[in-house]
Amino acid sequence: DTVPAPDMDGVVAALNAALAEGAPGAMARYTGPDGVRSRTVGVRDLSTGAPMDIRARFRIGSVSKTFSAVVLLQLVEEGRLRLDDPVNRLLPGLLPDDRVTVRHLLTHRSGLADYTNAMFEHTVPGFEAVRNRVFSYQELVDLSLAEPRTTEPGVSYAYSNTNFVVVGMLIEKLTGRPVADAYERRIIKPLKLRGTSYVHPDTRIKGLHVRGHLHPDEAGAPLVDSTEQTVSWAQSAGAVLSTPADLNTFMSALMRGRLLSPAMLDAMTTVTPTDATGTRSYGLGLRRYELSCGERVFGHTGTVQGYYTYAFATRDGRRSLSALANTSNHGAANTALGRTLEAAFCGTGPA
Ligand SMILES: CC1(C)S[C@@H]2[C@H](NC(=O)CCCC[C@H](NC(=O)C[NH3+])C(=O)[O-])C(=O)N2[C@H]1C(=O)[O-]
Repeated sequence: DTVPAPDMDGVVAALNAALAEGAPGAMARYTGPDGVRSRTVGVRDLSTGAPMDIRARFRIGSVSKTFSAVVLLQLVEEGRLRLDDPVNRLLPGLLPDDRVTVRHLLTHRSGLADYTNAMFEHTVPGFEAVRNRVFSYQELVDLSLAEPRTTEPGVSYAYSNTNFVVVGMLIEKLTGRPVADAYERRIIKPLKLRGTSYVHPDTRIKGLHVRGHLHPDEAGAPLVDSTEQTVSWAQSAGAVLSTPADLNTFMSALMRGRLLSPAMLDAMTTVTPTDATGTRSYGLGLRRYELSCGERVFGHTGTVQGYYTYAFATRDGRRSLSALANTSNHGAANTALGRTLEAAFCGTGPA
């Protein structure tokens, strides 16, 4: 069956709108039945003026949560744990509430507070205070538990990085290995994601990469180069490095059933609305966006200092789009970048 051709003029317009909102550069890669289309605008490095490059690696932020969810769901399929197991049965004594389950973590319904709200209340000082720090998972969980729960377990959706820090703890407890090994063995190698890696706590992005440029809170203040950081404040919730091509491969392979069984993929893509309009929903470590043309795309977004990312695919995996702007803490740039989804998946403009 035919699919609408991507409106690549619309994609470029969205990328340019992100630049107009202060991103030094932006790029998008569309993969569909009739091939790949890439567009880049602006620069990947503000200081050298090096142009944005579709091959370049960058920090994907919370798109990492979908990598972590895939690994944990594979462990569920292998019988190592069950979605409705209490977390405390697997990690005795970790949480103050035995009712919090693995499913609550993956659906952001655990009630565990997100420690990054306080950590990054003041954007640049908060970032500078942690950019070279190495946290243990336990330290991050302790930061969360120092704050009140946001909901009774299972009652409502409240996005929290803490959930996917605990997912990382579960992966390491069950496999006896660092999460890096699980990403490598279960996702990166099988899918040949040559531009994807998990290097925590190394602060460098090796090879051709995009530099991140963080907007300070003070209007008009110069951008802060935020490229080098440990991302130890996020780890399994946000520290993966990747490229547009690899993210399209990953999200398409996921939707095509190459990583999870059909039943588990159905569970992962079974969503509950997260906004009043019902166009934004969340499943198991996976967002679903319902676009104006009725197309429903699955994937994740990412916000890490200096980098906005969108990585989505259609449910059949036949079409995917990844988009990156190398700034953050500037919502208008993020909203502009997000318009690449409508152009790519609904557009009927010139292909
Ligand atoms: C839910 C989100 C948006 S936040 C969550 C995670 N990113 C973070 O938790 C980092 C938050 C601070 C980032 C920083 N902002 C500030 O410091 C503001 N004071 C900036 O913009 O660079 C990620 O990635 N997720 C996004 C997601 O899933 O889309």
